[in-house]
Amino acid sequence: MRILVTGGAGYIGSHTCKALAQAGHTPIVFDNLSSGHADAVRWGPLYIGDILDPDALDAVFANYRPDAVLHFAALAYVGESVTDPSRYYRVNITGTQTLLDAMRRRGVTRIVLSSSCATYGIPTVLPISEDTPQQPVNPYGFTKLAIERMVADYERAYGIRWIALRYFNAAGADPDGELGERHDPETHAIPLAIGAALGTALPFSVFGSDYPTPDGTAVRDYVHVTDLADAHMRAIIHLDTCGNSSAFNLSTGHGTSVRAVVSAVAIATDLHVPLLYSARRPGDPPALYARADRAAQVLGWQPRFVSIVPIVETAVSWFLKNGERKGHRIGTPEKNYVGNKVQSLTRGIK
Ligand SMILES: O=c1ccn([C@@H]2O[C@H](COP(=O)(O)OP(=O)(O)O[C@H]3O[C@H](CO)[C@H](O)[C@H](O)[C@H]3O)[C@@H](O)[C@H]2O)c(=O)[nH]1
Repeated sequence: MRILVTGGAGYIGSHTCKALAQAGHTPIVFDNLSSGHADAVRWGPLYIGDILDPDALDAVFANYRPDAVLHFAALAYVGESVTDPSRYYRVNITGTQTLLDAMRRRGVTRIVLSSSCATYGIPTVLPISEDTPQQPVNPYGFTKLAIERMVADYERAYGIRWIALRYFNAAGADPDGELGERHDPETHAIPLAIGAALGTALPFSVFGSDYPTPDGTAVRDYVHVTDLADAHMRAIIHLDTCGNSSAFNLSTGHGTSVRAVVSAVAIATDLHVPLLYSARRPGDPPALYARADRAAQVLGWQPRFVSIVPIVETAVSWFLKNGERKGHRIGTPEKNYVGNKVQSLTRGIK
């Protein structure tokens, strides 16, 4: 199949393009490179365009005649969505609608969408299932819920079939070392903790140690990016074989605390992770982890990575291999900042 991949120069999109190409499909990347990287597009053509631009979308559909669409292009910082909701509503909701309307004009009827655990808000029951009420607590989560509703309406009215994949915390890097996580600015826990250990970033700030969780730090479900890529492949095949439209959690079922992430980084790097304890980050739920039974039953999907250390190890390999070349200076352990407020794992964390 020829698959149009919006946001294919980004973190999850690029890993998925590699998986598509390895399975014999042709990924056609459509990306405005606002946060993606042209050098991550290696498995098919790159068309530089914006999902808010109907002419650019018409051109890429006309030139490449894709059979289906994988839609990753979006803004995805929860905190930024609170301070600048306008951009989130425009890019995520209007952008998705512009894309769906372009599909209608070209008669393309299959789409796999990136949704999020953020659509659940703060769940009262854990683990989350797809039937858990979706009550987002920030604009980002609301935009993802809105696009799930939008595709369902487009299916009823226009026959566009869809799969919404609700990612939990995407993590890790291509085990072959060809791709990894490169955000600017970087806000995610694992790359920041690795940077702190390697001395390329400030000490790692633990956002909140007074949560009602076993060790007091927030719990998330970290799912490996290559497992997410595999789920997209399965979703496309499901739609191609006339499977029903549906939403699926993509998660491991395991909750991992921020402390456990820091421990995993210390193990994977064999370095101390300098720490600071700070206040909770506004909008962060205490715990999010989920069952992915529906993806197992319907798509036959099982994550290959289920524990945090091997996930972090792939990310560390990527950082060590690519830090210099990508402009992130790899420091030495001796250069790690050690100040009064900084604690390291070997001194124990409280
Ligand atoms: O410097 C940091 C960064 C993060 N955290 C903590 O680590 C956990 C994970 O944080 P990330 O920033 O790595 O990930 P998020 O859970 O905030 O974000 C993920 O889930 C969001 C939905 O909730 C969006 O989908 C987003 O794109 C996706 O990366 C959170 O408890 C956070 O408070 C820290 O303690 N210190």
